[in-house]
Amino acid sequence: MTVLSRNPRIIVALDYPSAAPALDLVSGLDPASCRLKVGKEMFTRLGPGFVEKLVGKGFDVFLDLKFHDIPNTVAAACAAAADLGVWMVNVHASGGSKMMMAARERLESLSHRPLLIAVTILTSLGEKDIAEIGFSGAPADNVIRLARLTADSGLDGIVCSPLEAAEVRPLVGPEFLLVTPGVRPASAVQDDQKRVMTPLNALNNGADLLVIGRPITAADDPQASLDRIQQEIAGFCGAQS
Ligand SMILES: O=c1ccn([C@@H]2O[C@H](COP(=O)(O)O)[C@@H](O)[C@H]2O)c(=O)[nH]1
Repeated sequence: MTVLSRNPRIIVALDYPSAAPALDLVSGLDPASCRLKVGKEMFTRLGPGFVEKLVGKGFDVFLDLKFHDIPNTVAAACAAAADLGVWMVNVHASGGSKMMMAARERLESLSHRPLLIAVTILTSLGEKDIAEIGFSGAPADNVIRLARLTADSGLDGIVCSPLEAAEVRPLVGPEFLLVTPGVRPASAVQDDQKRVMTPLNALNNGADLLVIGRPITAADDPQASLDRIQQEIAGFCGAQS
């Protein structure tokens, strides 16, 4: 585990329409026990200052803006993200190897280099959805293809469903990060996610990091919901450390 210590395993997706409920949840969290993700909703509403505030509180922040553009534009956007002090940034693997390599090379030239990962196939998409946009085969086949492209481009890992983790792992080695949204406790609703697993099954299947949003943020008691998930995976994390 040279890229990072895989603990804490949970990345809380802060998908809120305003800062107040997010900061309320964050005020009860310990940077040693979970990481945070800021995505398109909060970044668009609140901007870089919100990200810097979370970084300033000592959290590892995954800036999930999924850049997908020409290589020069994506490389510059990744450098701008690095300037915010974030721990991890991402791009879409379907932007191609030239785009991914440009982003990696640009980050490598900086003194603070966040981890760089690529989204393979969104966890909200099933086989029919990907056929509609011209991808043939099962989601897993496409995840594997894009995981190989991402690894060959020198990135640190991918975003995929935990369902694909076991198949991808032997192809990319132990250091390559498998970051998995599409995580649902057994009692939770699936929402718009199609390729899901429970937190413990996700880790057992080879996921490194679990991105979890609504099962925590939409709960009546978000902190209690996070605590329950931490308890569910505690045995696995203890066995790994
Ligand atoms: O394939 C992907 C890539 C990113 N996401 C993001 O993860 C969270 C998941 O939130 P839930 O509420 O747990 O469904 C969300 O911010 C997505 O933008 C993803 O779900 N799938």
